[in-house]
Amino acid sequence: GYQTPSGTRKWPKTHLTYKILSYTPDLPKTKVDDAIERALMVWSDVTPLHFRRVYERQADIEIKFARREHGDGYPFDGRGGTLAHAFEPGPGRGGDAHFDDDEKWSEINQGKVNLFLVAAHEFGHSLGLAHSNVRGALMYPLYSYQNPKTFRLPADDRRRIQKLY
Ligand SMILES: CNC(=O)[C@@H](NC(=O)[C@H](CC(C)C)CN(O)C=O)C(C)(C)C
Ligand SMILES: [Ca+2]
Ligand SMILES: [Zn+2]
Ligand SMILES: [Zn+2]
Repeated sequence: GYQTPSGTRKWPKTHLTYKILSYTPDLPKTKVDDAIERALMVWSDVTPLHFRRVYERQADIEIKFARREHGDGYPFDGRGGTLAHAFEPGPGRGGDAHFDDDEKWSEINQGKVNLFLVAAHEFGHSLGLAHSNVRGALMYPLYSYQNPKTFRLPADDRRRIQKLY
């Protein structure tokens, strides 16, 4: 099945582009745009990386919401289970992040899945990070809700992304 990134590939450049290909019906588009932008900032705040949104051309990081089989051979599994996945740095689908649209995506709500937190985790993979075994790390393989307003990048994640870039 889908292999989470090994954490050895990185982008050979610091200016990266991203493109939002599709949206979820669960949130206003502006809230999705904002959550994605803030999730990228989690990483650009602590590295020399810069993210620029593009609308027409192909981007390094292409973002979409999709259900079940969606063209990459790693189908999603309905509500619950896997929430999203992302590909490690590289051409084509490298860096891309896909979100399972059978989840109930939300902003500030315990019972649903917080898009900002999940996107921040996925973009860690998009940049080349593998999972962390530190409970509480953003790159820990299990989702756990926390108030996104008070989110701060845990030390383990910061250390590892700064080691990479
Ligand atoms: C609630 N469901 C979970 O906690 C599931 N975990 C995820 O969906 C990971 C993403 C979270 C950590 C945002 C998948 N992943 O690693 C993507 O890069 C399972 C642990 C059930 C697989
Ligand atoms: Ca799912
Ligand atoms: Zn996919
Ligand atoms: Zn992951």
